[in-house]
Amino acid sequence: MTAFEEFGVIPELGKAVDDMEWLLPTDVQSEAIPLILGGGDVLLAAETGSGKTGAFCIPILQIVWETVKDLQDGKKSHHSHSIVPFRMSFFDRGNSLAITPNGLRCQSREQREWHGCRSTTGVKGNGRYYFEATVTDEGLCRVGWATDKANLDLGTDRFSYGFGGTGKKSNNKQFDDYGESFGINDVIGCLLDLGRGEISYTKNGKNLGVAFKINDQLKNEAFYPAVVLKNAEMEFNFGESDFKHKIPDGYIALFRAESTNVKNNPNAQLSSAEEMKSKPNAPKAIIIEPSRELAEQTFQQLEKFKKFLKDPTIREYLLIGGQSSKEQINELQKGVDIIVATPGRLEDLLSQGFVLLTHCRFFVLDEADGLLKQGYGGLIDRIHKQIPKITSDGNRLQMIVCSATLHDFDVKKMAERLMHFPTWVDLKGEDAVPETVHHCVVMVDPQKDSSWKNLRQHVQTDGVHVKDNVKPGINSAETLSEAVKMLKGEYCVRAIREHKMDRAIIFCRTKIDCDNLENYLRQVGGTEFSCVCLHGDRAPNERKANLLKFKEKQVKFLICTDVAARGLDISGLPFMINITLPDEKSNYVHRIGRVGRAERMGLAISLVSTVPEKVWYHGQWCNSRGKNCWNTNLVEQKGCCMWYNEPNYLADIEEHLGCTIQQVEADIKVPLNDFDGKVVYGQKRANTGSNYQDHVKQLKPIVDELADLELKAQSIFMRRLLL
Ligand SMILES: Nc1ncnc2c1ncn2[C@@H]1O[C@H](COP(=O)(O)OP(=O)(O)OP(=O)(O)O)[C@@H](O)[C@H]1O
Repeated sequence: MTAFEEFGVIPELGKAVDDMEWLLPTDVQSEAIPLILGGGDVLLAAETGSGKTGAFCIPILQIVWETVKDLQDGKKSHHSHSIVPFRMSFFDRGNSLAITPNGLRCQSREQREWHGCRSTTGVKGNGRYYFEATVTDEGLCRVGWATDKANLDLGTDRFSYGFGGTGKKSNNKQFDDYGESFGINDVIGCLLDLGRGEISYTKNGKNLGVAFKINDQLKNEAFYPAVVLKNAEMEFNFGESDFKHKIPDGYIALFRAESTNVKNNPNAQLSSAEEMKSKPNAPKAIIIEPSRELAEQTFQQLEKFKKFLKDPTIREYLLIGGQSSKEQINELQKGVDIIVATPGRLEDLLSQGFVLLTHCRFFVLDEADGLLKQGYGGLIDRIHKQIPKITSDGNRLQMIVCSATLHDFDVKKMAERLMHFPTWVDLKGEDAVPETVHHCVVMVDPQKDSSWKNLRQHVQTDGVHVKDNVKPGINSAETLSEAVKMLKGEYCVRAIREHKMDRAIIFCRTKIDCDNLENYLRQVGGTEFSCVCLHGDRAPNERKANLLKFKEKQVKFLICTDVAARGLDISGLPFMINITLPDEKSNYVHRIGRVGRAERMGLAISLVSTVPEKVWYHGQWCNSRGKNCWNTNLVEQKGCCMWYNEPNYLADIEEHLGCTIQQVEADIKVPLNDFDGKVVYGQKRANTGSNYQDHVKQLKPIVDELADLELKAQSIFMRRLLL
């Protein structure tokens, strides 16, 4: 048995994971996999590189595969209940009401709205019928009888009659005192006398008297057991098993009704086999990723995990922008089980009906805080609203939300709004940097370091100061700002040389900064500094090719904007450089988390200007959003520039992480002693696991005591046996 199988993972997936040399689940995986397999909503808040992708992909694949397999094998178990007499119907119910597979227990966790349900079959004629409903979880509930014309909110129109926990009976929205209130563990007997046209109730065996005279116009109608719940749960017994209380004289169990008097609920029969068989373009899981690269990466992981999932095979599909939607629509029509998508294209195809949500039972938001910050909150709400909360085979929608920086107000609000009693898998309780990442800052001070005054060549700057009179000798804020830009190019080269970096990811603030640095590194180092860019202005194919070149070590450096900050997994990457700190503090954690993944060590160096730096800031007011925009006025003057105060950003990041980030000198020598002296960046820590002997010493007295206690317990037990 593989280690993953011990957590409930099926052998087909366990073997695939084993083949990837994942011998043990990571901490987040061992917590999350059983939770997701068990049907829960989960918030995964573990640090970068801790294996969150596997933590949700593996259980989702498992459940989707099992669902598709059941359908293929003809195990339409849930479906068949829709034609089994006297079950609560999976189809004639409100969309937030869950029903157990045996069709005998209903639950709604919706706090604000009522959700109701009717049974698969009802009775007509002149007989007298009885069933019991027990409150199994406190909340608001009403139970009784309804015709098939009634709405599901029992007792609010003239076609249904209900008795509620607050001690009120209701028909046609008229609520009157009746009997007494009831709550958890109370058993309500529901009596229907069709001959006399009367409905009565019992509570724990006590008859509460006639509640309703059935309206004459409904005399020839069939009546169905019905319930409506608000954050409550009820269990039903139609007479298939023993009743808790004696059936009142003259009544029979509903289940024993003469077949000629039993009528199928027409609303429940909508559930034809056709409905169970999902349309080809109705996936069972939707995973949303904030960037194309990340969507592609998650998609590739799914492909690896599903390697041994045969008969049926799982059809995953990558739905991202920058590709022909016509082709995507054709592919979706061929059939899809899991969609990995970027938000824009997904919404496009959803709104045109090319992706159906009818059978979706997993809704995953990877890098959820990032999605919200990019303004996709509304879209997430809209999609969530369209997904049925219970699938047609009776399973509840599961929502999984993931990020290394989930401790964010908006995420918590969203979880409250959309998730169903979610469990936090949160090993640290706050946003944290993995121990495998060494991170430090280098202050770039153009007043102390005047080398910029005599540079023979330097990185092309972003042009915000073209209209300013900046040159050595003019001691203005603009000159210092320009100086910082030049110095940062030099410090970057120095960092590369000092640490003999042969692989690093370098983050710049803007696309133009990326392009300029790319040119400069080529100019300074030629093939020694081979590099490529990844940012939003590069064509999709170039982005893809560049990332591949970097992953396959054909080039040494990947220069990118924050599009690559989150999630990208480049195995064994030893170094990253921040040319400028990110505008968004949570992105610091994500950027530096590109190194120090999967237990390998990594070094992250951030260059921080001591003086204000004027930078581009193209907001919504900028027509071209930066393309060929040369408006160097400040935002306050309707321009596209701002003064960037990096020490403030640094302070924000430090406050967020609750630590002071180590500063190193301008020579960028990182004193290894401050860490543990044995680090080779890009490799696993050399000295892990070597101190087990100390552990043994520490644990010995406790283990001895335990052994002693065990012995005593066993002796007592043996003595008792002999007595
Ligand atoms: N159980 C495991 N054993 C060994 N390696 C693993 C295991 N789980 C994940 N990995 C590896 O760890 C790396 C990081 O995993 P993953 O990309 O899922 O991290 P993450 O938590 O999503 O990080 P981020 O927050 O940056 O997105 C990947 O290279 C993955 O292959």
